[in-house]
Amino acid sequence: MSVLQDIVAGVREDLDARRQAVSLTQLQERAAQAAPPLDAFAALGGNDPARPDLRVIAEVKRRSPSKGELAGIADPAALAAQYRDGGASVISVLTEERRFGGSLADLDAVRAAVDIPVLRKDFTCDPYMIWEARAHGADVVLLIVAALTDAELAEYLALTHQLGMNAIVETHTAGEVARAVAVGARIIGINVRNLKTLDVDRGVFAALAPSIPEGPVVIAESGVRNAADVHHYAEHGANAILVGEALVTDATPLERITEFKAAGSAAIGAR
Ligand SMILES: O=C(O)c1ccccc1NCC(=O)[C@H](O)[C@H](O)COP(=O)(O)O
Repeated sequence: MSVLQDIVAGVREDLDARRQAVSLTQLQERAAQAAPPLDAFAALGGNDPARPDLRVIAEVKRRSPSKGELAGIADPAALAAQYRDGGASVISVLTEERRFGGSLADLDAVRAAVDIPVLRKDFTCDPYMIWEARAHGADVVLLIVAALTDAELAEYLALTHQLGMNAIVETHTAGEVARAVAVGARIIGINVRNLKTLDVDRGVFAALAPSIPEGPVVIAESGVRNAADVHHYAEHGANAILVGEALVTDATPLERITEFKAAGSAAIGAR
């Protein structure tokens, strides 16, 4: 069993428990009462054909299967506020509990703290999780192509759009990029971390990004350590980066985001 399959198996078990506590109908009622979703596609510069500057999706990430404990985040809301003040366009909240130590409580806290789009970052494997994201005020969900059939991907993306939300459709291979494009993804992530082996290969972004046609916002996910990595992703076509570890382990995440935005925007200007 790959790491990804193992994680998804745990997510399904936890999901069954939550479904016993809160029915889909109850979730749908809560989703109807939530504030309307914010437009993450626009926040990531999707409506500007020029896309001249690099956007940052800053992640609240407590633990990871590859690195173990990353940061004792006492106050996810305060961290998210720092991210926003540094110029992040979207806040990502990892809600998976077993391997990442996240929770829907973290999502609630961040949602209440910031007025920019919030991504519920999880291993979406059932429509229930998309309703759950909306009921908790998220604007964006993650759809990992490697974890879904084509039929599931199409169904989940359609539901996401029906709820007025956006999805980051995450890929790691040429075949997955082709599937993301074919399903009509408006935001495509290329994760340089192989979720089956946990290997990080930054070259994956440069290899795959050219195969994405004009239109979708293109995000480089994972492996950002410094401004040079950001420059590398941006010069090879990234409109945005998704950063977790480098921010949660930095004493001054606000300054780090400012630095990453400047490095990426300079690289875009020089393309
Ligand atoms: O981070 C992991 O170890 C991991 C393992 C298995 C599945 C997913 C994993 N991470 C999810 C992510 O994609 C990252 O949290 C995100 O891209 C940020 O990555 P980083 O900046 O390298 O922390």
